[in-house]
Amino acid sequence: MPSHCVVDIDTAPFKGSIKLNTGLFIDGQWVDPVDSKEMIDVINPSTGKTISQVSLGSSKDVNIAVKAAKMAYKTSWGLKCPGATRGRLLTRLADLIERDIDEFAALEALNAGKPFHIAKAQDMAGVIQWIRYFGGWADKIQGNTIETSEQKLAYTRHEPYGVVGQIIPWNFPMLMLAWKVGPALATGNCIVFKPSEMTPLSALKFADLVNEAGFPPGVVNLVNGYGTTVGQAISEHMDIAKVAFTGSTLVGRKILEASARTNLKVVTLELGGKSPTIIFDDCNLEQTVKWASLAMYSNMGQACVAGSRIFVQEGIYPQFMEKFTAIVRDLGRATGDPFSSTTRHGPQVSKVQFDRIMGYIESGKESGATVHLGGARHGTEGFFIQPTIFTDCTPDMKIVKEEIFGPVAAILKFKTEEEVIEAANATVYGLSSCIFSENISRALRVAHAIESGSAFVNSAQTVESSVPFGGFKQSGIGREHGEYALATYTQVKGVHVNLGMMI
Ligand SMILES: NC(=O)C1=CN([C@@H]2O[C@H](COP(=O)(O)OP(=O)(O)OC[C@H]3O[C@@H](n4cnc5c(N)ncnc54)[C@H](O)[C@@H]3O)[C@@H](O)[C@H]2O)C=CC1
Ligand code: BAL
Repeated sequence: MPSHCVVDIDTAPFKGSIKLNTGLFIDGQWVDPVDSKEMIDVINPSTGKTISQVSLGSSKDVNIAVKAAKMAYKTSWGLKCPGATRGRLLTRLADLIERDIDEFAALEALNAGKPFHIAKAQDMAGVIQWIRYFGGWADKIQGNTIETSEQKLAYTRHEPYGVVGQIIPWNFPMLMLAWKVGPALATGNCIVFKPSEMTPLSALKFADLVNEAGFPPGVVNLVNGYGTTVGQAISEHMDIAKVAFTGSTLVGRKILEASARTNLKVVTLELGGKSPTIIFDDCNLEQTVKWASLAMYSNMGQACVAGSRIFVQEGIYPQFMEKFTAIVRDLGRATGDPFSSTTRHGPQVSKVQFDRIMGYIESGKESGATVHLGGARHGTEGFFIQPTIFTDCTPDMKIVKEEIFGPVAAILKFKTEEEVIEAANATVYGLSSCIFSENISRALRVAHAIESGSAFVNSAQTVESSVPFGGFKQSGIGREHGEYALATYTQVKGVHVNLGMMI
């Protein structure tokens, strides 16, 4: 029998034992990797200690999973399965996730360090919403008829790709999975997905619910493993027609290269960011400081949309700094055990990420920026970092140019609208932006001028399942969410029907 583990959690918001299969989920069954007994330790970032171990797959396991997915696509899914049935299954899956929401939130808290109440109210609520939303689309995938001549009927069909690969990151293990699985299944594709090797636990539970919901075997397959083995095998596979990836720009490039080297599979990428938060003198300051803090520090700064360059107009700078500092100091006081109801700031996901962020903090200090708040680890165990604010930042500093992916804000002062637009756009990234001004004409003018795939006016990070999300510039290719996501999981066929043309 393939391996499994029992995760015991005894905390105020969650008490219980969660049984997880720790093998690979292929063709509707839990199996061991074909030729490796190697396991990977799954770490609790709050303590640095091992929670359990999961199996490590290889390219051979990816091959088996793709075969199962191809067979399912031909026999029981894709064009063989009515959209209404796909929608019903997705809706049932969402219901099951909702039934087990506490278990999922507990696994996200334990394995990813998210505060339990936030994992439940935001991450998992989002997962359920996204899967339901795409369940609703499944029987509404439509083409068009196109006027040509009386003697011809021309129309389009939006057909699935067949087998798609999905490579999931660790910052939102379940939410990023839902963003990808929802539209892929709604449009009739079969999936081979790889969770992050750092945060696989919630995905293991998810796979069990796929079976319980009644999806035909092979429609959803999970292969745990490292990026350089399983991730690369997915990217290079000749029978995978599309890959969706969220993660670093470095790996995004590798996936594109793998596609170019192999079968020219379609690649959608959701990559890094260095998003600007722009605060004008005429903002609603009380609201703005709260949104700016959320934009920067939610999920411990481990968000691709993190508003990590905060541009403040000079007239409001002192008042902004006073209130913003107070809010971030409060967040610092709410740092700690993800299972405590008062915690709002947990650990970074791993020792590697912790070290990387501390390296950026050192670089900020060395380059002449001032640590206005934080700037050090929190506590003595686990991977906690204090919410940090740097002032006296200049555009050439690494902390201003590079994605830190941690709780580290760089504050920059500006004078004019023209100046801030130019400075905000001076980055290779273009994922998101936040603009704060009570002058709506100005706010919209700036939102339109910033080179980013999303712009939030007087708010931050309020993504919606129905509104497209993705990057300009080096922040990505393609869009997730809404009808735009359906387009990235279907290929359009033009059908020409002769109604009387003679030759
Ligand atoms: N856009 C986002 O939401 C995310 C951005 N990042 C950025 O990336 C930085 C580094 O984090 P990492 O964990 O190293 O990210 P990563 O890009 O290496 O990891 C993301 C996923 O890609 C997989 N992967 C790694 N190498 C691969 C390869 N050669 N082929 C296919 N898949 C591969 C990983 O196993 C994981 O599932 C972070 O500091 C952050 O700046 C990381 C995670 C999410
Ligand atoms: N990667 C999409 C969600 C986020 O990181 O903000």
